[in-house]
Amino acid sequence: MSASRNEPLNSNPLATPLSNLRGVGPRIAEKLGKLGLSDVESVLYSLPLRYEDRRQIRKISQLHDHGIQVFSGKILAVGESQTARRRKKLYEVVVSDGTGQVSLKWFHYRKPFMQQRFIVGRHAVFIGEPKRFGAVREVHHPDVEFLAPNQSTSELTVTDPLSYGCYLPVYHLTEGLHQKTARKIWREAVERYAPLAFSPLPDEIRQRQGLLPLAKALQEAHWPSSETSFDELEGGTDLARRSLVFDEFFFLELGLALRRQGIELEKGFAFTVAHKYTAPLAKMLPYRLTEAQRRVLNEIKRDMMVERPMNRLLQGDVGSGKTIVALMSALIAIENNTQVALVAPTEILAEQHYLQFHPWLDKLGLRVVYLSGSTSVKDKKAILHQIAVGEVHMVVGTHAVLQQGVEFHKLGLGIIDEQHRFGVKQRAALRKKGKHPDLLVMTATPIPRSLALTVYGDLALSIIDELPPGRTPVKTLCLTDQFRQKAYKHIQSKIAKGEQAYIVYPLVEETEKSDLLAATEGFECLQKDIFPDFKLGLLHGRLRPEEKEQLMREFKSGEIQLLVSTTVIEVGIDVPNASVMMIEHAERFGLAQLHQLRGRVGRGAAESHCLLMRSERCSEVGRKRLAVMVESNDGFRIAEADLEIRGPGEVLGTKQSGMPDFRVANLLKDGRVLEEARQEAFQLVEGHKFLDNPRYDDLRLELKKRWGGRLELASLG
Ligand SMILES: Nc1ncnc2c1ncn2[C@@H]1O[C@H](COP(=O)(O)OP(=O)(O)OP(=O)(O)O)[C@@H](O)[C@H]1O
Repeated sequence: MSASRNEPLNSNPLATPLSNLRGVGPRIAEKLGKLGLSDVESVLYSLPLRYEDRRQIRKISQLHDHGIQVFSGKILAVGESQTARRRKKLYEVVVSDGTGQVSLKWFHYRKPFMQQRFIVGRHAVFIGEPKRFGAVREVHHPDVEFLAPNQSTSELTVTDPLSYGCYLPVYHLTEGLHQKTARKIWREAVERYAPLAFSPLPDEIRQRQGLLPLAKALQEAHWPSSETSFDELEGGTDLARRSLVFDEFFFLELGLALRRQGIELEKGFAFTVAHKYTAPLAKMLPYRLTEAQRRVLNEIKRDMMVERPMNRLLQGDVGSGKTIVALMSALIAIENNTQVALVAPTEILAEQHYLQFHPWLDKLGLRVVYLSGSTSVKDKKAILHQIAVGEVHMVVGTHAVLQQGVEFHKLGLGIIDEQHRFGVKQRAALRKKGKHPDLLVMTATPIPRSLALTVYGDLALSIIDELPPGRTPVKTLCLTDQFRQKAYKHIQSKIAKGEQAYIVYPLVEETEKSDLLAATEGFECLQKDIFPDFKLGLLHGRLRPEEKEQLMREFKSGEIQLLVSTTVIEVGIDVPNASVMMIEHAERFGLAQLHQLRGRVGRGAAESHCLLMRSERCSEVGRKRLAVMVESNDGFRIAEADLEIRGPGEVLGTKQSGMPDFRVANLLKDGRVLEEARQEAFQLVEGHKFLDNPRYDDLRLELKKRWGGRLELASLG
């Protein structure tokens, strides 16, 4: 086994400063720092961007015109000359290996330096891209490795890992750091430190999956052995990389498996389903549940009926009707004399859920309260008391519900309307509010499977894959200013027909103030100059909760015809009569966010439009992203595109989700390895409760080191 077995288990021999590498002084260390590299371990895990195939040293007669090649030869002639047409100076060196001749040319050079290096009769290895010009083969600005004075090319059998005879890594650089220097640094890191790398991934799994030990994988990932095929290297599917990716995914999935096991082994509530409240609620609804809603509700019911606490993710595209499923689940918990908490990411959304549930629960004789950061101290005190003594059946609120001091009499079900804003910590906090309550997490934007398996990998999954009937897909147009007046006319005609509209402003700069300013100015101008005959409302994050509530009520009732808003309406607002949304500076939004926003329209029977206004100067990438929105209404397609364009950290908001970007793995490319690693990890945990066997001490320790804090792994101690 590796060298680290002799070290104390918690010491990491790779976490050593960059200055321990030969050739890395303060200047180079600073450059490496710019690449995000802070210690030797980070250097080792920063894999090459690509590889140059310099395995074969060719005869000059075998050279071709496609790509970088390596050849050797003896210098026959040297000297300055001029280019034929432009009469620019150049330095020329003619070499031969007995099978042919090549002319090497430099157009930027220092003559004394060239004279000193290139001496007739010397042997060297040359690396460059040969091109044929008539009968002559030329190579411009080749790399040159001189052989020892007494060594001739015929004796050339050795390889030089920094220049030829092997695959050569090409690293990501920064200004002032050259490829050659980079290779030297990485080579030193790989030679001295990679052998110390150790992963306690069980041998039987490594063998079953045909993986390399970590040390070997790191070595191979930087300097692949000559047998590896170039196609695999280019495609990133080679064994070394796969081994590293597997290792990375395995520990995450192991953590998720342990967390799931930890919850499954708890003794929760075994509810009975008596339909005491759910049946009357179903009668009150103006619609029948869709097939998908019923299926998902049954999955939830099954979970709730067993003693093992539910730990389920409810996923569904915008407007698919998750809320009613959540409320039905809540009623089951209430029927069983327990309380329910529903936590939403913003006040507006929490309020909306509260306002929606209130009349129904009232009719059922049940008490629901609203709790947020802006609940007054006096009200809060009374509410907290009522929750604690069990007078309240359901609490709807923001993260204020998770804070200390909120004590439940008997919490049976926690629901988090997550919308990508909460993370594992919040889920754990909600769970701690009761004695092993059931947990239902709702998320609106569909997430690609690979992300779901990581971020929500410990949850069982229910998907509402059907929209309520009668919806017409939203038509999306991307417009520049030149069509602005037309767009306004369209909105006017919609409102004149009795429908409603939104106009949304983005965060202009990273401050709420300017955000508000743009919306305020826009609002005044729209009311005065564009829509003087209609009633407009302005909604933004700085309004007091009562003001927001009032505004939303007026919009819902149709009194306000056009709602001008900052992005606070992004999540969950549900006004089916609204049929057009105009989004200013649409290029500044993320795709998932745009999809969420657009989901506010198209919720009723009227044909709906989403008008994405973009500036003329919008970048190419921006245009591409908006094109995805125009083409597709499918949340999954949009989520994939978002992941591709912005990367997982951004898509999820790394901070909130607790998920870092992976060091080597790529969620888009490595989905298969993820599934394999997940299967192995879950299987291992299934067979060994909490990995309690001392045989797995290393594994537990490593897991704690990598993921313990972020995954809230209580079972690791
Ligand atoms: N089965 C159904 N038939 C008809 N309308 C429905 C049905 N289920 C829900 N609705 C209505 O569809 C609209 C969207 O439902 P809901 O707000 O629950 O969606 P959601 O999945 O939470 O979406 P979002 O993520 O956008 O908030 C609401 O107006 C709701 O009343």
